Amino acid sequence: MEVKARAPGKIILAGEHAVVHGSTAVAAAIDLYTYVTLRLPLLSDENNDRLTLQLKDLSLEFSWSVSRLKEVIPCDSSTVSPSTPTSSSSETLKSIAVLVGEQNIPEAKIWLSSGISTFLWLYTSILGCIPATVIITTELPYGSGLGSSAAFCVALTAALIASSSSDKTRGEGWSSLDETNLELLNKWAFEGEKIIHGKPSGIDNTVSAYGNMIKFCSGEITRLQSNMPLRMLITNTKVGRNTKALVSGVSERTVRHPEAMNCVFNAVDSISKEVAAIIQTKDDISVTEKEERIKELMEMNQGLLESMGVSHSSIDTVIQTTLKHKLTSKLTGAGGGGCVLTLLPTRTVVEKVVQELESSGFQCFTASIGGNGAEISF
Ligand SMILES: Nc1ncnc2c1ncn2[C@@H]1O[C@H](COP(=O)(O)OP(=O)(O)OP(=O)(O)O)[C@@H](O)[C@H]1O
Ligand SMILES: C[C@@](O)(CCO)CC(=O)[O-]
Ligand SMILES: [Mg+2]
Repeated sequence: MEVKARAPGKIILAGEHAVVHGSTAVAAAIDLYTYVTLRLPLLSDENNDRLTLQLKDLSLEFSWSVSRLKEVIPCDSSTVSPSTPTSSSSETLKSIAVLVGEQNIPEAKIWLSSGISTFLWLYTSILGCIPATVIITTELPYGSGLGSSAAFCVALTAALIASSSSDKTRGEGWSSLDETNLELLNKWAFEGEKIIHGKPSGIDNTVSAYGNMIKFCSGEITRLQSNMPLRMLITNTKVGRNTKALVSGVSERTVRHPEAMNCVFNAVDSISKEVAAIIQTKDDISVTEKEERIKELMEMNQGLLESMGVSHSSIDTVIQTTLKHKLTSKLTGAGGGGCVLTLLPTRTVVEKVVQELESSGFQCFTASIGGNGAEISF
């Protein structure tokens, strides 16, 4: 039996980091996906007793015998509960770390450890210790602010849930999951994100699961209906960073300066709400006026992200370069490097600014905003 799933990456238009502390944020799915193929062997296939994970883009393969998994991870009916998402215990994560450690991950790719631990945890919690081959490919840059971790958790969970569903209607191409399974998938993916991010807000897995554009505050999701064209240039600074460390840095600053940081988070909350309102408004305001307002709010949001300590000199370079072309930019996702968003007002000619950014060693691309969420295919 084979099932395929895919889940999109995302951009955060406003509110990253502050959303972890209860502020509103606005995010949209983009048309760059992580793909998962799950192959379960037939019962008659006696030779297959391994769980294998192939990360195709990185030409890496990890494999565990089912007996080794059973030795280390509790895999009985009390721990395998596909329809009731649970949090990973620290003992289970310690056991999983042993299994990951046995795989000799190349030192240069050691950042994959959290992803592989998450894979083992989601897989064994939803399907148990059974053999399979799981193949993963992605169009998203790893650890760059476009939600690679969430797309990975969502696509993997979608494939796992779909494989255990009784309704395996063969269809043409991709189809979405029903509301109940989407909700279930989103809960599991959030538990996976916890292993990678430490303390995620849940916005990344939610927008990856549901797609479109959302306003998100303390787990409450509002789907947004955009009433304006929204074009963004995405620039990858290629400076590596890790969301978990950046999120915990903001929390530490909040412990040191609670009052000041709460003012920052409140300001971000207002900015995100205003961004959402502008995108949705049907009032008689010209597109140019809407773009001007969003531009200013992005500039303010970037200033507040700087005061949280999550910007980076490479991000400043992108901001200064785009400013020379009268364009406004802000970091997106966790910052510290990673990707930067530049608003492209209607009729902007991007060639020159892209040329200048790429000559500084950055990578630019545009992505379609607000597309589909998680999908499966049999
Ligand atoms: N396709 C994948 N296969 C395996 N692991 C992955 C994959 N995609 C992401 N990961 C895991 O997620 C980690 C990156 O997550 P991180 O949250 O730091 O960045 P991001 O999700 O790309 O950015 P952001 O959280 O700011 O949107 C990687 O180090 C890896 O452990
Ligand atoms: C930095 C952060 O706000 C967004 C990462 O894309 C973390 C989170 O919300 O989980
Ligand atoms: Mg992430």
